[in-house]
Amino acid sequence: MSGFYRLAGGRIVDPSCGRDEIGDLFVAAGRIADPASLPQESWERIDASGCIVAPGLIDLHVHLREPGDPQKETIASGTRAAAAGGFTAVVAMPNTRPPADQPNTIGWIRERAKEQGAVRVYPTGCLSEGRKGEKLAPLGSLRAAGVVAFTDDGGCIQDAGLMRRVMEYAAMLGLPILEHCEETSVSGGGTMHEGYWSTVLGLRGWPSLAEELIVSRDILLAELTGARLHCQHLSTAGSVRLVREAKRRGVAVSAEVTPHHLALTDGALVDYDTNFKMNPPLGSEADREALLEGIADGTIDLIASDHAPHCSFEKEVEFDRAPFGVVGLETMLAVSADALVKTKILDWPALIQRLSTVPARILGLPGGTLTAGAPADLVVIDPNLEWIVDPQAFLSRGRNSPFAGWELRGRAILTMVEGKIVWRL
Ligand SMILES: NC(=O)N[C@@H](CC(=O)O)C(=O)O
Repeated sequence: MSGFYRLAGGRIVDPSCGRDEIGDLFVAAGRIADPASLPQESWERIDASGCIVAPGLIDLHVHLREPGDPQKETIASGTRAAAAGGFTAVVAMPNTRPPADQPNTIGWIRERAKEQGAVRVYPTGCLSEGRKGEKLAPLGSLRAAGVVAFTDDGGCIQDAGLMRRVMEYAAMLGLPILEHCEETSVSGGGTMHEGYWSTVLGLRGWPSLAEELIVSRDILLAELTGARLHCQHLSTAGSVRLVREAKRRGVAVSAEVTPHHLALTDGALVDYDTNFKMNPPLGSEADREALLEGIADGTIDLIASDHAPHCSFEKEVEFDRAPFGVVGLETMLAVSADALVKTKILDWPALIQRLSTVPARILGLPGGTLTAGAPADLVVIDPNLEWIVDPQAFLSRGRNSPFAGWELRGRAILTMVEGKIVWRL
């Protein structure tokens, strides 16, 4: 019978209920099933021995580039890359052309995702009209059109008074704000982290202060307004400290970190390779250690890719002129395992929790669980599979990976969305 699967003999890891055992997982008619409900011969057997069977990964930070820039990525190519990376859902950033600041654009994205998406796509809506940071976007209509959060990602509202209003509305509408924390009068013109390496390389520095000023401002505003604040791609030790203190005080704040900020530092820019240029920039070793500590103690809730594809011709220019951004969907799982599991900072169940169960909870999305009756959004991971990153082999249109040539361990070998196989290695 088609659509009835028995994932046999894998290590079933379900952080939503603390399950971690070798066994068989059953999928019927798009849902995690109870095996007692059907006779044995009905199930198509998929061998999962030596593998981890987990809830599908959920990425809260992805640039799918549609509408507007299909030469960089499309909803079709980006979601196929996501499926290959083990993701069953992605949250799409609104810095498209036009920006996702009107309900009809959200409608277009949702329609397109339904037709062409390999995985679930959850759109976000802008905080400000055109992401210009001047006027409120129509937040109520955007919510009605189906956005899961508000963000001006790629940009940041500089005006604290406007940000206060935005937070008041977001709190009233019950949706979180995903904040790209950057004070542009401080970061202005910087292309890499301000420190030893920016001096050595002669590149204009981007001080940590640019991020930390907005993290602290927004924590105060969230406290004042009761809005739910999620700080995107934290990159500095100071930001980790600020979020840690705010959580201790009970402020409704959560945070993410990217795999590249966990694995790399500004020293990687020594060859002026623009595949290491992203926003926020790679920090110092002290920053990286603080981010690892932040993940370990739960200050940083989850890992998100900030998958930001650009065309090769755009990246193959002088460092100052290249756009910010790197791809990450197809390397996130293995790079995170390299930075966190190999180093024994997290074990596999804890890593899966930060890649699936926690992101689902933070945005209130379906998924992140393997309990019977839940939609069969799952991933089979071979934690021992060794592979070499070859950007030319990516399903993403973007080749701008800082991990080209890396020897990694661990890979999604099968991804299923609502019981349908969307990726098989
Ligand atoms: N994260 C990035 O380096 N780039 C993002 C937007 C941005 O945050 O600048 C992009 O859309 O390319």
